[in-house]
Amino acid sequence: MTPIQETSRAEGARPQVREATGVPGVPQVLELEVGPMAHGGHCVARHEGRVVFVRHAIPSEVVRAVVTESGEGARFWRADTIEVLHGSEFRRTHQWKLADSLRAHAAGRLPVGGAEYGHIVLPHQRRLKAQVFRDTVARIAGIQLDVHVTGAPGDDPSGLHWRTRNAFAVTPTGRLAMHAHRSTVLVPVRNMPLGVHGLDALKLWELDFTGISRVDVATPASGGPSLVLLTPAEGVDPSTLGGRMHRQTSRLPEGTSVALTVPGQTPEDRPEVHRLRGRTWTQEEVASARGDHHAFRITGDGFWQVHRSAPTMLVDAVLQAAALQPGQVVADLYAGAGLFSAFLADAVGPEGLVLSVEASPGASRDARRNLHGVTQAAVLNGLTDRVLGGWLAQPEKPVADCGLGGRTVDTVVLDPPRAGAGKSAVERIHRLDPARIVYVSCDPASFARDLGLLSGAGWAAETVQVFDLYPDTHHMESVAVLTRS
Ligand SMILES: C[S@@+](CC[C@H](N)C(=O)[O-])C[C@H]1O[C@@H](n2cnc3c(N)ncnc32)[C@H](O)[C@@H]1O
Repeated sequence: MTPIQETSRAEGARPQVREATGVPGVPQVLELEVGPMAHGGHCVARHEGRVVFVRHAIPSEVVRAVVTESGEGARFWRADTIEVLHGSEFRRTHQWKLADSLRAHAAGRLPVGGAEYGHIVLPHQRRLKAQVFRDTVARIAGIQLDVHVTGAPGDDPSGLHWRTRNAFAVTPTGRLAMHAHRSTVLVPVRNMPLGVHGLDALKLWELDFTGISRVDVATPASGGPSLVLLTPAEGVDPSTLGGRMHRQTSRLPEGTSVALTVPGQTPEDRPEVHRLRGRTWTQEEVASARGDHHAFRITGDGFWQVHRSAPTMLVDAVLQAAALQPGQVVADLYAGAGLFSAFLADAVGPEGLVLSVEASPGASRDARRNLHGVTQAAVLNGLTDRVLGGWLAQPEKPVADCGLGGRTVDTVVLDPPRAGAGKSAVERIHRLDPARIVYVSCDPASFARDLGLLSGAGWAAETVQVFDLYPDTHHMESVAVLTRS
């Protein structure tokens, strides 16, 4: 085992880290010269030839970092910065005490995850995200892209108060908590500074959630009633929770909805959402730069873009990227509750067709409601890959029967989850032979992999925009237009 220095601070503080050395209770501290930021929210450093992924640092800094994951044979170690010996000019005091690695470790606990860029001034967060995006695409796809990162208009320079969707864990004594990064350690919370102000107004930290394992909160950007969704802890009969949770949540501001997720009869059944007060869904309002406006219903914890400005920014970027003409056919893959589909339908008009493909039955139900009366939009519930396979095998099958109705697809819009679309779906999109692909991504690595596959099939990125829709975190969103090279 490599010799590692210990600081007196680490000795005294006894952080709750995983054992780095095999010596129980002895955290180990490295002095590291910090290299570039990598995808995933950590910088790359080296200790005696071994790669160490250091969180809460900034490239060019010299820090002391406590090892949080290691092993003699491990390819790399992970570490948290606990002291800055030579600080970057772009460092600031972390805006959220519980997520601040320096203060957390000094107090003998782990920082909560989810704000790992909070110690970096916002303009530099964006420069680092642009560098990570460029490096990731070059490394995985072998493609050089020149990108810069744009923030959302009106964002607070602190990077706080943007999340309309927040999830919390619950301590065994019923207090709201969050997990430390890559850890089962729960940190009780009394605020969530990344959340929109409406979240604070709920004062959820004052309630007793005994018997609940997870609390999901949707706080609509347009200011409508919030929905608090409670998931019972394992082994707790949901029917024993209703009365107590109803009483507890009576302290919430008037109009707040509360619902309980109830597991289905068999493990294959999807959980049901049971109303305790108010309704089981929230409503979001979105207006595009073109002047179109739509309202969306999202049931339970159904997917909705997290940043309060993300729906509008992404709709505008997708509409611009798709450059649709009236009468055209567009496939909106991974369509969720129909956010893009509604605006794409406006763009193609009544003679056009929007095929809104989504795997989650609940999201597809919402999409059907949200697109009700839009005759040029069809909601197809199913896995993208399978739906594409069906279109390719039987292009004449009626749209009402999940087919293409004999039409050809002019544009594919896809917005997959973090894992990306993958080889099979990408190959099928290529075989569908659209004139243009608009790829919306929340993960540079899976985007780079899919871009590499498409590039091998003759596609090239015409434009790529990167948006900072997750300030104070390492996440980013991109919208790329691909055409045949
Ligand atoms: C990033 S969200 C995008 C949703 C929508 N575009 C929006 O902006 O609101 C990804 C969506 O893909 C859905 N999904 C995940 N895997 C899928 C698959 N294999 N086929 C179709 N949809 C899938 C998820 O349920 C989720 O609604």
